[in-house]
Amino acid sequence: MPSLGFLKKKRTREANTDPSQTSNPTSPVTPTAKAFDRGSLSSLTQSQSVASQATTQSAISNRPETQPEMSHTTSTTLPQQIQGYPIPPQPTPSPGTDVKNVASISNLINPPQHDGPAGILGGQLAVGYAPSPSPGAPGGATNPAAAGQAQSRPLPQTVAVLEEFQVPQGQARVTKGKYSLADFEILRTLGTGSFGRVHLVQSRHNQRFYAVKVLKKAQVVKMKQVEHTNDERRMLAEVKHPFLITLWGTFQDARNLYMVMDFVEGGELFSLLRKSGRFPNPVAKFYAAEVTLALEYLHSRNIIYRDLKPENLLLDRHGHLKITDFGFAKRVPDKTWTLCGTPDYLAPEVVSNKGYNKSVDWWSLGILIYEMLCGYTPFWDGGSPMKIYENILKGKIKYPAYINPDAQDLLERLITADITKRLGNLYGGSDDVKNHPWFAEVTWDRLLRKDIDAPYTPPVKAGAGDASQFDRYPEETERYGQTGYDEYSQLFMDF
Ligand SMILES: Nc1ncnc2c1ncn2[C@@H]1O[C@H](COP(=O)(O)OP(=O)(O)OP(=O)(O)O)[C@@H](O)[C@H]1O
Repeated sequence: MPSLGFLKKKRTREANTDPSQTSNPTSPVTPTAKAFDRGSLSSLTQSQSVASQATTQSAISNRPETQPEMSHTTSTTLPQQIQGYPIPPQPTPSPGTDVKNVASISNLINPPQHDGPAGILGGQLAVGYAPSPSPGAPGGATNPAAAGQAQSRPLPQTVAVLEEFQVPQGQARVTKGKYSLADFEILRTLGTGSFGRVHLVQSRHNQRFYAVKVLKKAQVVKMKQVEHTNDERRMLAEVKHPFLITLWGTFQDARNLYMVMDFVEGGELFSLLRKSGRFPNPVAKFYAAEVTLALEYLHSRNIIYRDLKPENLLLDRHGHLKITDFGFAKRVPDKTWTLCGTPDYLAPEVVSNKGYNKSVDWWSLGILIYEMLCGYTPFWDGGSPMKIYENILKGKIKYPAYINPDAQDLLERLITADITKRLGNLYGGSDDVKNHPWFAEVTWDRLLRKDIDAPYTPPVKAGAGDASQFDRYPEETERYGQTGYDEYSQLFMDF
């Protein structure tokens, strides 16, 4: 059992443009890596992320279907839905823990059926889903064959019901030029990252609350993350899904890039997990199932996420997940070689600098499920990131006796080095994961509709800019909105 040190600290990630330096467990620490506070090799106690190169995709823009004013938070205040749920023994007592707030999930996994045999989604299910081709795939955006793997296997039902969440491929929301700094009052910091921070903001027009990620251009350039940052904007503008963060707009000034997103009020799953120690089997299953749907959606659009971890999973006011931080998301129809992610979560083919595909996300899902069930990641042992890499390559995992047998079976199939055997990467694709016995009780279409109550409802005042679930950070001292010469103006044309 890892020491408490593991449990407390957030993992950040790291970028390094030279894959050979970061992929080799015995690589020396580079000055670049040290300077990069997504987690320098020297300062991390547990893990960091690594990133190397990214290919640039051409920008794709279109009108958004909905304006933020129309679709953002409502003022409805939800009743707290906290009924107490037995939490397994914690690795260590955690003062101030609110584990009792983890709600009953008696009907969570197997909710009562209150509609007809076809279910609430019968109509949409019949519609079917024709995967759109990737604009980046050979054959171009109008060639269905370009969708690759997705064509060759049965279409997942939950993708079929996603029609209303689809941003047509080859089209993305217009994010540029819709807003400026003057549209928002900047409030407290919600989180900090490698190049800047995320602020709670309030729209001066509709008084609603949003989150704005502010990235310092100089820092992005210094850390050679220009393409990843442009990819982040592009990928976020292209996706629309219940469990993915919504990007409403982007803008920039001479110093900074700004990304306007929904404010996800419930805080990070990371915080809840650390307070809880570990999650009961059904609670882990609930969050894992929502992540599975999000990955299925991303992969159906040939997007690899590449940075799955509890720190990047936010809870909305109802307790449903929103995946945030698309800093490493990328359209990859086939293989890529970019070394990026967070060490604990890296698949062995990434660590060993081999080409890899979407299946790295299924590996990471396995790590996430393990961490939720155990409270620590399987390859962490208190050592350096290099030690983690060694452990990943060795591939030995200890499964505590309390792990549910079905869960262990799923983990063994996800956290498997041989990608020809890794669940999610086989002929059945994401359906193989969803059809695994551990998920047997999950009604996927209802889950997608958020028609299943979450196990934990964050204690927030909805729609009121309540940031009580987020840690406090020292505030930015530099003034935003500076004008003048912008030496990086050519690098971020899409913002
Ligand atoms: N839409 C949002 N609503 C509420 N909080 C958010 C939102 N987006 C991000 N945050 C908070 O800000 C933190 C940092 O955001 P994010 O991970 O996107 O930044 P980053 O610079 O990419 O970070 P890192 O370098 O650690 O990956 C998140 O962990 C979360 O706590």
